[in-house]
Amino acid sequence: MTAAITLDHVQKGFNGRPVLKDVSFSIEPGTIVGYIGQNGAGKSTTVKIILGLLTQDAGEILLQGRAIDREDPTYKQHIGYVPEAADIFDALTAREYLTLIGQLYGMSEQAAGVKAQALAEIVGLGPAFDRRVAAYSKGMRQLVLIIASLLHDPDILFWDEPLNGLDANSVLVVEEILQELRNRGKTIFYSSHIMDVVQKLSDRIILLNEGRVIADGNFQTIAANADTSLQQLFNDLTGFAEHGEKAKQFVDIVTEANRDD
Ligand SMILES: Nc1ncnc2c1ncn2[C@@H]1O[C@H](COP(=O)(O)OP(=O)(O)OP(=O)(O)O)[C@@H](O)[C@H]1O
Repeated sequence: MTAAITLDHVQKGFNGRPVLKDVSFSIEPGTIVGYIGQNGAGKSTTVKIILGLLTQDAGEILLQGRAIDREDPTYKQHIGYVPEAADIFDALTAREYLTLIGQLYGMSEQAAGVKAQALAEIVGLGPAFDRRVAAYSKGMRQLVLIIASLLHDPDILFWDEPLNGLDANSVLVVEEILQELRNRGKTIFYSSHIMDVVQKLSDRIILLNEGRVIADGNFQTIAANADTSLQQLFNDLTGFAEHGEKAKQFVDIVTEANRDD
């Protein structure tokens, strides 16, 4: 079976500082992959390189077995993307925004509008559909972005913190949507800092640390023993054992008398 996403020895640095030192993995279609790592590890950078928004310094990327041709953006028809920062046009209503996105993916205005509205109603955005996005809450914006990433029925989804700002009910619905998409053969590559969600949802977990993949597999495979949680494993593998001490130092400074008193 042709892999959905392949990265082969990808490297990327900024201003001479390496961020991705050597990243390789190959992902089968129909897989939910949780891509995790500390703040600044390079998760968003990886996704932006795969999407062609950044260029790698070295290494190769294949989507559905084909190298990305930046001159020919038709590969983007197969990709859906939820960015980390919700960059949506506040002046537009959800209907206008989603219709525009659908048209950018080659759908007719009519088809995009009908599909977007049907999806919006299911996730509870129906009453707000003709309101400007400027008046939306954080979670409502996130739902708009999720719909925008799916309108053209892509094969591969890249979701950066997809549950950002969602309430507990919406989290459950979106988790189920992810699994349903996977069951229909879609590949979902997402990053999240919510370790219990990643542990529960992912068929495969890839942990990026200091520019390299240091763990890759399903949770049972990468867990050192059956009693550990992904949170604990993450702390162990990234060499972090001082959260209590850091918190204490932080609050000591918050609560100490001002030095110039
Ligand atoms: N355009 C850029 N120019 C310079 N440095 C950048 C640029 N984009 C990212 N970086 C740096 O690359 C590193 C990785 O950033 P990236 O956003 O990929 O991390 P991340 O793993 O997604 O982090 P987070 O979990 O905080 O979202 C960081 O040190 C960041 O400052």
